[in-house]
Amino acid sequence: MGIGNNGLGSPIIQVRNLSSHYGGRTILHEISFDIPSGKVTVIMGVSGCGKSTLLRHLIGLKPTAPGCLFVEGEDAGLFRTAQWNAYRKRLGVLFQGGALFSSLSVRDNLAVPLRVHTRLAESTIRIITDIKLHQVGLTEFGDFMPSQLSGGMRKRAGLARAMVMDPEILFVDEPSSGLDPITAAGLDELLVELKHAMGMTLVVVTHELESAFRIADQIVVMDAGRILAAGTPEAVRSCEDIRVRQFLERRADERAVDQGRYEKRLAAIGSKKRVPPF
Ligand SMILES: Nc1ncnc2c1ncn2[C@@H]1O[C@H](COP(=O)(O)OP(=O)(O)OP(=O)(O)O)[C@@H](O)[C@H]1O
Repeated sequence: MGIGNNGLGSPIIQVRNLSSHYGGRTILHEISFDIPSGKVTVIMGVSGCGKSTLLRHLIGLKPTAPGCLFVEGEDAGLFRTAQWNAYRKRLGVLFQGGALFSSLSVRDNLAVPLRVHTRLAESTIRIITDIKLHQVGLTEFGDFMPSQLSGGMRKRAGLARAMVMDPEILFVDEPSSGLDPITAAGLDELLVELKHAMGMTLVVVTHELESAFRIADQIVVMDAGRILAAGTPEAVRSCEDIRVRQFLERRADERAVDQGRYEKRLAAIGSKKRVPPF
């Protein structure tokens, strides 16, 4: 499958022949793809295929060899500390758990990056946090503690905090994890709205096929540390590579199983009655 520009516009990040190791074990095998500017790139693949490891390279948490990662054409493998710091200031990251500070109100959670990285007056911080809370639909919840929020609201609050410094590139790890399908779909919509409203580049790591096709401009399918396919959702959907087909269809099969039928089957297997088909 075509790797490179894919007609999605100019890349803000380019990954070239990136390999990654933990001890003697190779986790990523010479992977290459582009992250187009102002678009949503979704990185997907089964558990353990190396998505989080790739994310760690992209955000500079794991060192990258020269010639393997380029930010606007600059070789990140040659970045000095000051350049990494400058790059990280352009990023927002929403980790899987949302990672809100439980002892701080939602508003104070949002204020943390502003208090740490800027010298803004408290009155300005208040205005910025109010805008971000509004953007994620939590206007009324600034004074709540994280424990008083639902899972979906906590994700939204985490998202607001990840965006509070107006990042150019937002990395989101498993946005749907732990959410019911309706809440997950709402969060997907919010991500797409934010991309349009703020012109951000989004990189989303997910297992969720449905979510990936809902939000992606580009999908990168990984398997065992390699890229099986990278392209528009349409290109990935029509990809004939057998492993891509297996990945897409196995997930589709899982979704197609009706819960009631599944439970009846389980009961029948247990009672030795005739087992109904799915
Ligand atoms: N710190 C580490 N030390 C050693 N091995 C690691 C470490 N982190 C991850 N691995 C291994 O690297 C491989 C890829 O892990 P990674 O977390 O990148 O996969 P993933 O696709 O993000 O999985 P998941 O979807 O379950 O989060 C796995 O076999 C994992 O056991």
